Amino acid sequence: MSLRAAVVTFPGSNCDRDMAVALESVSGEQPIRVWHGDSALPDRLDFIALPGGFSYGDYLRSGAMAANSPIMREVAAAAQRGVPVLGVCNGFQVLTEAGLLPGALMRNASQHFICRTVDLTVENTDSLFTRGFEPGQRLRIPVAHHDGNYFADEEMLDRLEGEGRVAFRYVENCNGSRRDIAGILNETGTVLGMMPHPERAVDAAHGGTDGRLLFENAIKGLVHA
Ligand SMILES: NC(=O)CC[C@H](N)C(=O)O
Repeated sequence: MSLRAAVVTFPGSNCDRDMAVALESVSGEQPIRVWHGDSALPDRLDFIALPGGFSYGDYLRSGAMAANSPIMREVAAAAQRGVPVLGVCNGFQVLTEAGLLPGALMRNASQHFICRTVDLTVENTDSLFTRGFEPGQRLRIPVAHHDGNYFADEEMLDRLEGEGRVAFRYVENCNGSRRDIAGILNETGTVLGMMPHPERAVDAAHGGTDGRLLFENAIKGLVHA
């Protein structure tokens, strides 16, 4: 069984190693590390991860500059072909800025950086990433961000909910996100953006392993002989 995964690193990413370790610990395979300036992705990829951090120092807007980096053209093309993409925290910000997911991540309503473990509910149980969960299942996963306040207009929010594309909600809204949204899917359910960090909850030593479930879900459907 093998999984060909890539972890994209931008200048200022700081969760790329954690993401690579999480993927390796669940799949048994070391992911390929890809740099923001690369103009091609490795071939035959099964999975692409955009990690958290402060790409390009969060200048302009979080994720805005990374969204225009050479590798993101390739990530967009791969997503279009159906390659699963997971964007966590800054990765979620990059996905919205790149137009691969709708809406935007604005400054937290409190204006403060938030770093703590939060409770989530699983809202979608049909996608590659979420199909192993029970509807409404509670997960405890850390957040660490200053721009996690999910915004989309009412029409888009209704559409996301109507199409079952809200993946996770906060039990207690920690950042002002519209409709308590913590993570959303694209139309085909193959691109997931989420503010909480599942890669920080894959080992009991982290204080919990709820993040591991997400990687196990996703990877179960992707490994091949
Ligand atoms: N942990 C992260 O990915 C931080 C994301 C982003 N730079 C923010 O603070 O909002």
